[in-house]
Amino acid sequence: MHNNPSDLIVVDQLSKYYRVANKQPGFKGTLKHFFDRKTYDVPAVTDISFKISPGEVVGFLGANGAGKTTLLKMMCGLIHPSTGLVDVGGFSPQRRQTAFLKEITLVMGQKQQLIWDLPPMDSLYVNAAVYGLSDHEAKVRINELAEMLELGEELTRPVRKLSLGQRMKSEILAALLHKPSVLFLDEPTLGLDVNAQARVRSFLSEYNKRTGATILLTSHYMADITALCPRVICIHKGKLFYDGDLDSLANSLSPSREVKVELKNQCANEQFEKYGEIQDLNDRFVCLLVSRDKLTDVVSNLLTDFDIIDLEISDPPIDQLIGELFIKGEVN
Ligand SMILES: Nc1ncnc2c1ncn2[C@@H]1O[C@H](COP(=O)(O)OP(=O)(O)OP(=O)(O)O)[C@@H](O)[C@H]1O
Repeated sequence: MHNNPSDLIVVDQLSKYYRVANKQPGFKGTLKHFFDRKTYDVPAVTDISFKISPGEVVGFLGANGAGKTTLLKMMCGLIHPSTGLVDVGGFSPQRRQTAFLKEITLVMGQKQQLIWDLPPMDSLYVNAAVYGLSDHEAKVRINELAEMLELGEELTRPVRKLSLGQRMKSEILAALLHKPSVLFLDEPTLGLDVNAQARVRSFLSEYNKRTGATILLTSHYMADITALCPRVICIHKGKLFYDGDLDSLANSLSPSREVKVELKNQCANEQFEKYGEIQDLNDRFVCLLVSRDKLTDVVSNLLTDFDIIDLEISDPPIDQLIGELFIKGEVN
C-alpha cells in the first residue's frame, strides 16, 4: 500500500487471531490441559485496510464481537497484529515509543484510569507529572478542558461520589491532558443518560474543531455516530464491509426508500400492497418501502389512484437500517 503524506493513519491488510486454550471444564480438564495443551485461534480482525487523514472524525460500526475494540487496540499498540501493518503518524504503534504515546490517547467507556477514592484533580496532577507538564501548564490545561466539559467543583470530590456522566467527563479530561492529536474512543458514552451523552458529543465536536485532533470512535448509540462522524467504517465478523460517508451508507444498506402518504380518506391495507412493502398503516397515514428503481412509477400511480393531501419521500432511518443489520447479523 502506497503511503500518501496526507495519510495520518494507514492500516494495511491487518489481521488479528486470538489464541485460546481448548480446556475441558473441571479439575480433570485442567490436569489434562497441563500435560497436553491444546489451543485454537479465534479470528477477531481479518484483512482490514483503510487510511485516515489528519482531523477526520471516523466512526467504527459493528455488532458485538465484530472486532472494533481489537482494531482500536492494535492502532494504539496495546496488542500486536497477527499479520499486516499499522502506521499512526509515522509510528509503529506496537513499539510504544514515548513520542507516539504523547500523540495518542485511548478512552474506554467500560474502563477507568482515575483512582476511585481520590478526587479527579489529584489523579490529574499525577498524570500531568507523568507527561512532564509543569504545575502551571497542568493548571492552565485543566482549566481549559474543565470549562469545555462543564466540570467545576466535581473535580475535587472523590471519584466514587460522582455521577457516571461526571466521571466520564473527568476520564476524558484526564485522557486529554497531554494534548494528544489522535483520540481513540471506545464507547465513550456507554451507559450515560441522553443529556450526558449529548454533552460528551458536543465536547468532542468542539475539541475536534478547536484543535484539529483526529478522532476514531466506536459507539452503539447511532446518535453519537450521526452527530460526530461524517465517515464510517463498518465491520462485520472481523471484516470491513463499508468505508465511506454516512449519508451513502443508507444507499448501500437499503435499496429502498420510504414513501409516507397522508390520505384524504381512510383506505384498506390491501389497496397498498401492490405499491410496496407496508411499513405502517394508521388511519389516513401510510408508510411504504419502495425499491428505488420503481420509485417514480409508484409515486405517480399513488397520486393518480388516491386523494392525497401530503407525500414525503425519505431514506429509511439509518439507525433502523443498522439495527436490522446487527440483529440479522448478516450483510448482503
Ligand atoms: N483477549 C481475547 N481472547 C480471545 N478472544 C478475544 C479476546 N478479545 C476479543 N476476543 C474475541 O474477538 C472477537 C472481537 O472482539 P472485540 O472485542 O474486538 O469486538 P467488538 O466489536 O469491540 O465488540 P463489542 O461491541 O461487544 O465491544 C470476539 O469474537 C471476541 O470474543
